[in-house]
Amino acid sequence: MVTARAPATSANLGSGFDTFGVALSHPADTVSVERAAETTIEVTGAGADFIPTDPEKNVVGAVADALEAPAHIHIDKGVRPSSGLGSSAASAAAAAVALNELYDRGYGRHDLVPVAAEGEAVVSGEAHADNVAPALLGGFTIVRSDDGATSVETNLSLVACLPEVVVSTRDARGVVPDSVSMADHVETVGNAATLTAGMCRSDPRLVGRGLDDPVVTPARADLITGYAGVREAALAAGATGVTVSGAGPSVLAVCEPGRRRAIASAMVEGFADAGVGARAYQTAVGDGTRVL
Ligand SMILES: Nc1ncnc2c1ncn2[C@@H]1O[C@H](COP(=O)(O)OP(=O)(O)O)[C@@H](O)[C@H]1O
Ligand SMILES: N[C@@H](CCOP(=O)(O)O)C(=O)O
Repeated sequence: MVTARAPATSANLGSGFDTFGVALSHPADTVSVERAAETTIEVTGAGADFIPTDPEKNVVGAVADALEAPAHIHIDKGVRPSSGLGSSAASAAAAAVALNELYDRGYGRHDLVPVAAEGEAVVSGEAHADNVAPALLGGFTIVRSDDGATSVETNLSLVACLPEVVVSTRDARGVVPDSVSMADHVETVGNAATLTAGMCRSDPRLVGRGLDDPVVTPARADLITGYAGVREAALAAGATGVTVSGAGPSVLAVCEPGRRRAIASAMVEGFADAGVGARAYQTAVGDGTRVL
């Protein structure tokens, strides 16, 4: 048996739609695999009742197919599904690493990015890699359709606040505008470049400024009850920037070390003011998938 732990991730980071992502130090999924004649799946943990065990419908089934590595796969969910925290990607990344080792396939981490992305296609309709890349590689990652993924180590404090509402990635992709104005394009490039410089310098002020996004985030914020109040509360508590995590409903705040506790409380209270229960993870940019 081989067991791997893969972290939650936060994709987009505002200005990097379908491009940027970070690995979170926690929460995480744990996946154990054993050789079998055909793939079977068992799921326990957070939101397990909402996750299919049919290999055609679970991301790990697609990963096992892509690696030609049939197995009994046990997924212990630490990352709630439809959270905006890369729940499906955590399972896909952990399964890719564990099956690669179980069957001695010899793929490197970068080779496994498109393999794990095949799993994402099962749930969102597209093999987007902005969650599986940071889940596999760790740190801050940039994915390009023609060029794989680039990863940068960074040291950054984060709060991810998960409300008790569900936003499916598939639905949230439906509200993304088809086109952008030149003014919004110029602003987005400036923000994305600022964010990248901030990641390279582990500078929460630059990263926070670079989270701003005039295009995708405003459209998606409407899907998250209480978003505007939660954002204001986090900024008032010291966050250097706030955005929707992935496709939502989680909200991500960047901050200086030492501010996480106050920001986490403010965000949970912000959701409570809108009548929505929530929990906050005081977390940080962390490592990628590891074999346990
Ligand atoms: N192993 C898995 N882990 C989590 N969700 C899965 C898995 N396999 C299939 N799914 C389905 O994927 C959807 C959640 O994925 P997604 O919307 O990408 O979540 P997140 O926003 O946390 O990344 C749910 O419909 C869930 O049933
Ligand atoms: N780029 C994708 C990221 C989805 O992330 P998830 O964690 O919500 O699955 C998108 O924005 O659709």
